[in-house]
Amino acid sequence: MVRNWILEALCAVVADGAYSNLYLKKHLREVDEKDRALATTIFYGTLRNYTYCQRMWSQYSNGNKVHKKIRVLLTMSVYQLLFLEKVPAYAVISEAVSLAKMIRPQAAGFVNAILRKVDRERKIEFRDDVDEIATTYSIAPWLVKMWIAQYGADRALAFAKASLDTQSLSVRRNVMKDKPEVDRLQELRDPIYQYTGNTLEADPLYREGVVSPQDLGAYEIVRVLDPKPEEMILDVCAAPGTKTMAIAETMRDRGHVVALDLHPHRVALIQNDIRRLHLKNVEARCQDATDLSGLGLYDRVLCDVPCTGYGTLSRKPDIKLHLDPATMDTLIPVQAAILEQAAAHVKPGGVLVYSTCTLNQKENEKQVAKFLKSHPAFSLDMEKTIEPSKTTNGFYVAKLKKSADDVL
Ligand SMILES: C[S@@+](CC[C@H](N)C(=O)[O-])C[C@H]1O[C@@H](n2cnc3c(N)ncnc32)[C@H](O)[C@@H]1O
Repeated sequence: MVRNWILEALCAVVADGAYSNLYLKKHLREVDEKDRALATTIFYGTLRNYTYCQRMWSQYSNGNKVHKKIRVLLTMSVYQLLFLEKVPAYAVISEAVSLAKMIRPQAAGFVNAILRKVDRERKIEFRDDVDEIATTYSIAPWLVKMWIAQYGADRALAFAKASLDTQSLSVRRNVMKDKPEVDRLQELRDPIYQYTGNTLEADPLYREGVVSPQDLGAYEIVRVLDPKPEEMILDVCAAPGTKTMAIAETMRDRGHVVALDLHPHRVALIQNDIRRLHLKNVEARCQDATDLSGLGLYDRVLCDVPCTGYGTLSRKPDIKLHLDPATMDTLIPVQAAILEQAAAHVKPGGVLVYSTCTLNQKENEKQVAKFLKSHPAFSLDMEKTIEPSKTTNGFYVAKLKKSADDVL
């Protein structure tokens, strides 16, 4: 029964902290092929709208203590009642009651009554504007307030809305391949385009290294870095390697790219892609970027630091479930230490690019401004926020240039 599978999948993410994308990658094959699209829609839709759906039913629970699996069941059932037009309400409620009977028979009547009430009323009384945005888009109120303070009310609302988008998948055409089957793709001037196939990983074009998944905004960061063939490039936080591979292809497998990451299992992901793409100019190594002593000097250094990921909420909706300001407090000093170390390996006249996939000026503009204040050899060439939308995650990128006459 597909809804039982969805319930187990949601419990794994909500209660056990599994990553939504990794869970689906591993377990979606357990679902009948004909039900996979529906299972994915309910799984991601519930995660993206979790707070909203939970608030919708819990306002009628009269303070009753509700078993944790029944809570998830109610939340996913409310998602279906409110967002899935093709599934009739009676079917959603009767499936939920059947599941409740299996999990906790004494809760079946409660589940039935609550879902009927939600289906009739379909409304929430909001306390104020922040509560309305936070609840409607399932974002923590502190993050909504922070976005309003940093970016203004209109952009904060746009960021929150974008967190509910279902994003299309884009791919990067390998500019080095000139096989007949890619002639059509080469007619497209831009190497990045929307993927229209079913499963990218099963696509021969992917397996043969002709195309690779790449977010539009992530590719924009590679354009800002602007690597040239024959150059020496350092990518200090590189895994899984999507930008590294775009850099190496742009360089037409010439020059040299050193790709580092802290975690061995993530370095293995970079190595897998080096093999799939048959690249010779990339070397992947496990190294902590807060200590880069012993490395030489590079023409361009990319610092794509670990961050809070607030620009990726629609693709990784589980981040919404665990939003905690303490996360940024831990990450900000690590980002500063990585930037400091990376800067020491930029040649005089070279380029340093700092990027994140988050929407938080403390990790972005302020981090770069603080760095520039204490590093007079660097100047800001450009910085921009790439706003999240149906076609891209949100990113921040800053390009810094090192003075050519910096004393070594
Ligand atoms: C934003 S992700 C990088 C994404 C990658 N550049 C890409 O485009 O595919 C940040 C990466 O930093 C790595 N990381 C975290 N702390 C690190 C450290 N101290 N040194 C090096 N890498 C680190 C994480 O393992 C993660 O893979």
